[in-house]
Amino acid sequence: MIEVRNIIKSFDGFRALDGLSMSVPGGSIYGLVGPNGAGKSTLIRNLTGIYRPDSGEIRFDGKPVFENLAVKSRIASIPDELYFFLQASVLDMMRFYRGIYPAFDPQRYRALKEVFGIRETQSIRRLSRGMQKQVAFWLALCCRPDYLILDEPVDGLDPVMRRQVWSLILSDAADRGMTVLVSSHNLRELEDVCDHVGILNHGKLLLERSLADLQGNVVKMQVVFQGDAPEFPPDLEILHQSRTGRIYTLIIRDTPAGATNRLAVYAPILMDAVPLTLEEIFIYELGGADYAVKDILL
Ligand SMILES: Nc1ncnc2c1ncn2[C@@H]1O[C@H](COP(=O)(O)OP(=O)(O)OP(=O)(O)O)[C@@H](O)[C@H]1O
Repeated sequence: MIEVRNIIKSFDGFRALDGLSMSVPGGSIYGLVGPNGAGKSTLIRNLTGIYRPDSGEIRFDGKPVFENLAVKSRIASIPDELYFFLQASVLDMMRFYRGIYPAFDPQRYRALKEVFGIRETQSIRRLSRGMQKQVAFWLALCCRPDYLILDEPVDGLDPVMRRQVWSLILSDAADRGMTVLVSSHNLRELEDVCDHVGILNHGKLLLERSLADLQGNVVKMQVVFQGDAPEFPPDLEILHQSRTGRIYTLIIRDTPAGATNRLAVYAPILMDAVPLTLEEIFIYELGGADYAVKDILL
């Protein structure tokens, strides 16, 4: 589990992280979403022990990460800007990683060579950006980390390689209980893979939820009543209501079964529960007119 309590990180008086708290459950795949400049990379640099927060605490399974080799050797990270030693080949970098990660798995290295199909004697800096990213995944996955921290990870990968990489990560997470924290601008990118989502803006976490919580508790109902919509009781939590012709679309905070039961008492002519996308849920959840949530997420 990663616990972040109230961290502040400033650059020349500007607070890139402004009292941020978050909690990443062990074994989860946690998506960190936010617009440009929200603080995602700064947070990740604090989480991987590159930066030390001005104040606040970061703990991995209860232990601080900064200057803590024992904790760091359980974390593999792929930053937004990749770093490889000058003129290093994949093989050179593999030897380096093998030296610093006690759980490094040479068999996996050989198995993944087939998956990525990159020559190991090739100088990494001569590879294309997408291929360099593939090398970063190849090496990170061989480290058998307990924590995998990824900053905009699939940027630059083609769609086939994206799927391939995600499938490797997800099977590692399922087999070994690896915890994954992944940042992205794009909620859609994360929707299929994450089980927890946090939304970051202006150096603060606006909200964090499990997907099960989110998707199980908000539903879109499309309903045709016999006449106009009835007056709904105040305890029926309608987050949004719209009408097209005779069809009412109601976004209700309830389970699909609960909302169906509540509306059934009005004997509608037609009623259907439609799943919401993650983006829709966030928009309705955070909804208020003041919040430029759409700008953050879309
Ligand atoms: N080393 C630094 N020195 C000064 N300011 C910095 C530094 N690193 C980050 N910042 C500032 O902190 C804020 C957050 O930057 P950060 O890179 O963490 O955002 P981000 O969410 O990762 O953005 P993006 O999605 O564009 O990569 C920005 O305003 C940025 O200018």
